[in-house]
Amino acid sequence: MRALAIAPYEGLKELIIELGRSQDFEIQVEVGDLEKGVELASRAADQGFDIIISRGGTAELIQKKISIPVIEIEVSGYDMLRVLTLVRDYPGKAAIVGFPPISEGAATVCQLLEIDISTYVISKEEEVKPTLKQLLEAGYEFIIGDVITVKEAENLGLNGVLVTSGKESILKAFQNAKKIHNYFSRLRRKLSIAQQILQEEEEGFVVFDTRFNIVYSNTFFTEQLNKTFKDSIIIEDVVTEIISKGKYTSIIENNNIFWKVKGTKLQGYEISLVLFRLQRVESNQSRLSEGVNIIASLMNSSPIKSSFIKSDQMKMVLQSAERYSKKKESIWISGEKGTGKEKLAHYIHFHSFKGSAPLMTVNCSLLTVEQWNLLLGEEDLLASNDNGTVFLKNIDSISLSNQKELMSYLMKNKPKSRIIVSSSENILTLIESGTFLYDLYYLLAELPLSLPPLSKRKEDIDHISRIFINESNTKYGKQIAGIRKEAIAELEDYNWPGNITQLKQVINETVLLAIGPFIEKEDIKYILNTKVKETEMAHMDLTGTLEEIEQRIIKQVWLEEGMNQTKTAERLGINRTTLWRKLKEI
Ligand SMILES: Nc1ncnc2c1ncn2[C@@H]1O[C@H](COP(=O)(O)OP(=O)(O)OP(=O)(O)O)[C@@H](O)[C@H]1O
Repeated sequence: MRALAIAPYEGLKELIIELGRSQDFEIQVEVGDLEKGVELASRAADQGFDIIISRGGTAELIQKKISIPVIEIEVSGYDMLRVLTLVRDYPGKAAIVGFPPISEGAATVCQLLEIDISTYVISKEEEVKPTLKQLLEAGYEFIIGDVITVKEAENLGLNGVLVTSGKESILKAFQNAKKIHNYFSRLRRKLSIAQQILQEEEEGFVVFDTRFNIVYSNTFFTEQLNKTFKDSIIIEDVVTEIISKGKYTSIIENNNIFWKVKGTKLQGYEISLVLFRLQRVESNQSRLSEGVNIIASLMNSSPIKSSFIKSDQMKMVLQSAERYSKKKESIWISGEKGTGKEKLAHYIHFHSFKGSAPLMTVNCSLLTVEQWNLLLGEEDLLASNDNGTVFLKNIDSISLSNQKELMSYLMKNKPKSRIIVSSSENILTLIESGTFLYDLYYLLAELPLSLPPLSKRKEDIDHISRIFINESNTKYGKQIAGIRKEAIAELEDYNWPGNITQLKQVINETVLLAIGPFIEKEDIKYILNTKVKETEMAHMDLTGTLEEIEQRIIKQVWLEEGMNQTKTAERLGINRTTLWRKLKEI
């Protein structure tokens, strides 16, 4: 053990050195009172000292400012006895002024020995001067006390008598120092073992205090996970939530690797601490990231701009979505392909009480059997984002056996995360035909939302197109300043079987092709008549007889023209009677 003694007065230094010679530890002694003492002590840890020994106010100050243990040389009964014996025969009035260890000890000794010396207790350094001034005015001449009191008394012209520490007090401090050192050594050893174990782990550990500062983290966390963690969750919100509720689970992603995050409150410290443990999700067999996507809470980059929505139908959907976002029940979003179901799921998540944790999207139509097993089986991923949202996209595309598995999983595990699902097929038809489980639908569709096709919300085409122009400008470095009214009318005239996804594609193409600063009606017409037709043709179902294919084409054009027979006949180059006859056959 190496000890540094900070002696508030010169004489103490000599005594410590003398007594230290016969000790089995190394001791170095410096002289320094109060702030000077703290300054000397602050370098102790760097110089390899294990413990500090000091006295009175200086010891107290050092203890507050540095982290290595500080042992106090206490004022003993012998010390008091010695000084009182010395002053009892002094001519003139004497008083004892000091902090409780000195003043209380003195009072007891005075009482026992029937010495008539008054005692004044002070609790703060600032009280010393006024107390001494009062005593001076009251005719006192001698002041007995600690270093601070004596110095101050002498400054005021009084006679100061220092209560010095005797041999016994110093030897007792040495003994205490050894005991404390042994205790700390054992503790440090345990701590270093625990730390080494944590450092070896390929898992992240991080501890935050209530002011959201990191008080501990292992190397693995610092080097590999710190950034993703901070980008993925809102630490302030999550730490506050854990302190009030106790537990937290969510999932984050870093370079296609998923990490389960578990947060717990640590008990037994003077301030609340929150521990996060980050465990890797093992997915050797398959690349989970192909079907599962994690969106961090801080990445809500392109939310639905609700002020851009003009159609009453869509406004009502958004109002319900906002209301639902505050509830715990599962939400089922239905709507044709490309109507914005995923966008709406994001909107709900970021408006909800679960918004401080990530949004985990599982695209059911992309999942392989192994990935499905990973989600519900070994890794139990669906239940690992309890504080966030799980979005099961295209739920209508999962097989009956997977539906059954999901159903029993949900019944058994009851995940606490918010669940949102989306489907584009008419689910009631699927239930009727026996390809979708009635029970699963009712379990997940506690709060249903239905998105209208774009053809039923044409008022929104204008504003949404402008959002897409802006996006395409950024993407391709173009400077399109706007879109002509006539061009918008052209867009509104179209039927949009591919909904918003298709509108986005059309705007994208138009922006790429446009030459002038504005998108003109002709630009839109050209794209709609060529590109769109091409892709529609490419996706056309050519099975069946010629008659059946013809029927499908007629129906498609008729729908695209808003069931207007004159326009349909014109486009197909047939007369209205023929069209009417053919439509009747469909
Ligand atoms: N209100 C909106 N404002 C701007 N862009 C939107 C809006 N709604 C949807 N989009 C965009 O339209 C496209 C389709 O949206 P989304 O993927 O949410 O639809 P979906 O119904 O989930 O599609 P699918 O059924 O094909 O999976 C996306 O590129 C999305 O960003």
